[in-house]
Amino acid sequence: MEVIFDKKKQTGPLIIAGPCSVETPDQFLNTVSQLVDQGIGIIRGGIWKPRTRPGSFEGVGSIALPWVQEAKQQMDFKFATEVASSSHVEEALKYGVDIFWIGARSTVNPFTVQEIAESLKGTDIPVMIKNPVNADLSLWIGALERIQKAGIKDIALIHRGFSNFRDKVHRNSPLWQIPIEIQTHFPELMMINDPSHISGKRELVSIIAQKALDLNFDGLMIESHRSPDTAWSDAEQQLTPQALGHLLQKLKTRKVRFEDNETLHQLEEIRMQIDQADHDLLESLHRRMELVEKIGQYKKLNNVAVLQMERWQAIFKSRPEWGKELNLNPELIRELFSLLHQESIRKQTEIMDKE
Ligand SMILES: O=C(O)C(=O)C[C@]1(C(=O)O)C=C[C@@H](O)C=C1
Repeated sequence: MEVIFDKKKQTGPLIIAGPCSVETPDQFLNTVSQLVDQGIGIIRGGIWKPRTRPGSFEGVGSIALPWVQEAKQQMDFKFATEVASSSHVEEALKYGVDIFWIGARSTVNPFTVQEIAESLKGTDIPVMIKNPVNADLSLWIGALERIQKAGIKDIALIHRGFSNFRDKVHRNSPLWQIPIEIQTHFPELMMINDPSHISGKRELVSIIAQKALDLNFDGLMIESHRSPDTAWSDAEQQLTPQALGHLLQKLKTRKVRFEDNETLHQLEEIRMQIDQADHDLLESLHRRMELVEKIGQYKKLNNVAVLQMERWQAIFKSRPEWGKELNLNPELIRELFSLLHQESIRKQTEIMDKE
């Protein structure tokens, strides 16, 4: 079987687009034909839709599989859908679905992922694994490992954002540091961004998509429907195929690295200066920790409590102000000093508790 998620062979971002849900034969056929005209080769479409609240549209189910099969006889595209159980896997395989994805509500549940993994054994179908709904890197890694253990090799990860309580901007908070971190563990896997689910509204899709490309993501999965406002699910975040085409044209792709020798040389110089600056920073930290230890000894000798609230409050107020004068983000300085203070307390408690 042709490998879909081959990072080494990829020249530009891999684009996957299609309706949130397959609704009717006509809606699917019409949307797909417009997308294929826009040059889209991989179509997404939900058939089974696990929804947060009951009563919302939960997908038309297996009756959509023959519609997809028929559309594939008329047009050249690969079809991807979400599977959430072994029966979904079996049925979708029977109808020649080309790519599966495991949704964010399944990735959180090792039982579900294991059930899907078992039913994938012996197949070589490409699988995409969405991040879990909650910001838990190990659950995402765990799901990936279960699918890998089932013998699946053609795998990509999808960043669709994380549930949140009060993020007013996004439907799902992007927390970009999480997809970046998982890539440090699995650099060979393609990372696909889903700006539709992160933004929740069509006006924001291009901004998130551009940010993903700026961060060197390998692909985008974007929801597109022939008439988004009448869509049976996710109406606010879908784009018409034309709007999608326009968005893709406007996106700027970035090069992975510098190519020009002169710039490369300058980059090397600056990176050496950064190495030196980091070294100085670590030496300052070392000096700070030695002083903290010294105070720890005095506290032990004089039987004084580790936490000194007044002093800590003064530090917590003054350091962001000092930072601001140096053009440093006060939020960064607050976080940094919070971490440093935790470490001081840990170290001094260790000194106190030592016999
Ligand atoms: O000033 C102290 O008493 C310290 O031990 C140093 C320090 C710090 O890290 O700066 C550590 C713990 C205290 O709560 C306050 C400040």
